[in-house]
Amino acid sequence: MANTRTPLMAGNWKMNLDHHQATHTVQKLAWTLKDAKHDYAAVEVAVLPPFTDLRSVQTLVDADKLELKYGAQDVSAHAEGAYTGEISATMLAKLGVSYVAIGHSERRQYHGETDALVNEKIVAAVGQGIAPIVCVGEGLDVRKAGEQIPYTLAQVEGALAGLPAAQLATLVIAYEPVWAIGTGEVATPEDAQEVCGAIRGALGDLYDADLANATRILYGGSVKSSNVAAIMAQPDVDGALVGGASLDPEEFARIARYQSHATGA
Ligand SMILES: O=C[C@H](O)COP(=O)(O)O
Repeated sequence: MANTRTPLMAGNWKMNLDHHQATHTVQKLAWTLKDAKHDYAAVEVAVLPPFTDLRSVQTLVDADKLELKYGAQDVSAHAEGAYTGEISATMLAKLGVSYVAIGHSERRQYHGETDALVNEKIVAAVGQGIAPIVCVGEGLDVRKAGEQIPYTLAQVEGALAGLPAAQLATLVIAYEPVWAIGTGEVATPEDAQEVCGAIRGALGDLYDADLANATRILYGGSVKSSNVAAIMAQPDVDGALVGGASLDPEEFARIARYQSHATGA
């Protein structure tokens, strides 16, 4: 089946850059991509700033009619009410967000997020028309035991449990081996392909070939402009979820422009 998936480069800023810095960073990113005549229809580019930056980013994107997308790093599973500190999918939708990262390993590790909670958050996001970027991936102990595929597929199955294909039309999955996040230890392109391919196979088993073929699977973990082209050359890798390197707008633009590195153009 032909691959019609549009690559997605998503920059997860994590808890970095206040709303003033966000404005500067988005402007610099947009100008750099404009100078390079970036074709957003060929490679989609998104930033995932902290919640407090979203209104500033929305204002800039709307005012300058930028093709850049933006999203959030988390969403509440609850619709509204007495949930101190939570941000609902409805609130995010009002800010025009296109994406939300769900179940990032830092949420799982520091905030006790489970596959069941990830599942509820996916339902909340898609209910408001926001595409979930569902994060999965194994830690170093699991990798050393060679259990990365069963471990990661169990996370995928847990996250999607009970969800019909009709709710998953915008699903994005990000495979992020925890041992490669922020460490400089990038997985080899073959490591990334092995697990991303297994995830696509599992989507085919859980649903059907159409959903598996349409779902974008990103790789995340120490992606930089120097390694992105080799990772993107893998058949089941459809983009990257970039942490640290996305804080530098010129470096993130180079990552988004990986095709020009690959061709030398
Ligand atoms: O969400 C992004 C990932 O955690 C990767 O972060 P990193 O590029 O800093 O390794």
